[in-house]
Amino acid sequence: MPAKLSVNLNAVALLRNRRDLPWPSVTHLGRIALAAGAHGLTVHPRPDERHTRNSDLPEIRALIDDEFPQAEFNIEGYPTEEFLQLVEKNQPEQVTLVPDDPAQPTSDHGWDFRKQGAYLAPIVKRLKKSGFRVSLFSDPDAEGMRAAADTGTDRIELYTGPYGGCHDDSERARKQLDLLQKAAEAASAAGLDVNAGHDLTVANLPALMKRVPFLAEVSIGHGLTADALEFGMPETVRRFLKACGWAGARSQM
Ligand SMILES: CC(=O)[C@@H](O)[C@H](O)COP(=O)(O)O
Ligand SMILES: NCC(=O)COP(=O)(O)O
Repeated sequence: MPAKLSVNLNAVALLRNRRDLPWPSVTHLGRIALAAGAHGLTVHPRPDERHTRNSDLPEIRALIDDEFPQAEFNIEGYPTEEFLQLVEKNQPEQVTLVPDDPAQPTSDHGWDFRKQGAYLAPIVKRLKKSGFRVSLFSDPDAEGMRAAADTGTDRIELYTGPYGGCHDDSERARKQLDLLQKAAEAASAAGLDVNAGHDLTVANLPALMKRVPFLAEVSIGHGLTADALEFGMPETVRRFLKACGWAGARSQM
């Protein structure tokens, strides 16, 4: 089965936050994405709420529960106590822990599992006890995957930012794909399922899918929102599903 597509709504929220007005509606754009066949919605709330606001989360939870019960809600973020309580309040299907500092403009690296595994293990345990699938944001470092599995996580999410940054350089992109493939294979050998995300596009997804055909999920926001401005959200979701390998216009949930 091709990778499932989770649409990250942070960029829609960023646009909404330019004015003290409720549009574009984050929840409604999420509804359009799910109606077009996306498998889930992702948000990455940050402490300053510059992207999704904490108040968006119950609305997205209700949207999925009421209208798209087979879809998944993925909440990403740095595991402060405040974040963990936000997650527990909004009951996502998946939590992705990301080592981003509040001052960082965006996520730009994964966890160092050998150094931070002992810190992560009790957090992973707490989240799994509440019934959430846990995924840990990860650099494409094959050597670190055994230590990642030792945290008790279900999945890792491969950070694909450096791959996305090679859009104009196919030789560098090939080297990044080598790293991503090796890390994904090592994670899988360690018993982990593998997600991927950051700066994925219709153009760069097919080569990634070819190298890592067992990817479970991709979460995509920036490139997908840029395309939605050009093609509209439903057509954009269909284009990304096709790039993931889903035949025809719609995915099967
Ligand atoms: C973990 C990850 O790569 C995404 O959540 C990303 O951080 C979203 O980025 P923005 O919030 O900067 O759109
Ligand atoms: N987990 C990655 C994600 O949700 C989206 O990142 P981007 O496509 O906005 O770079």
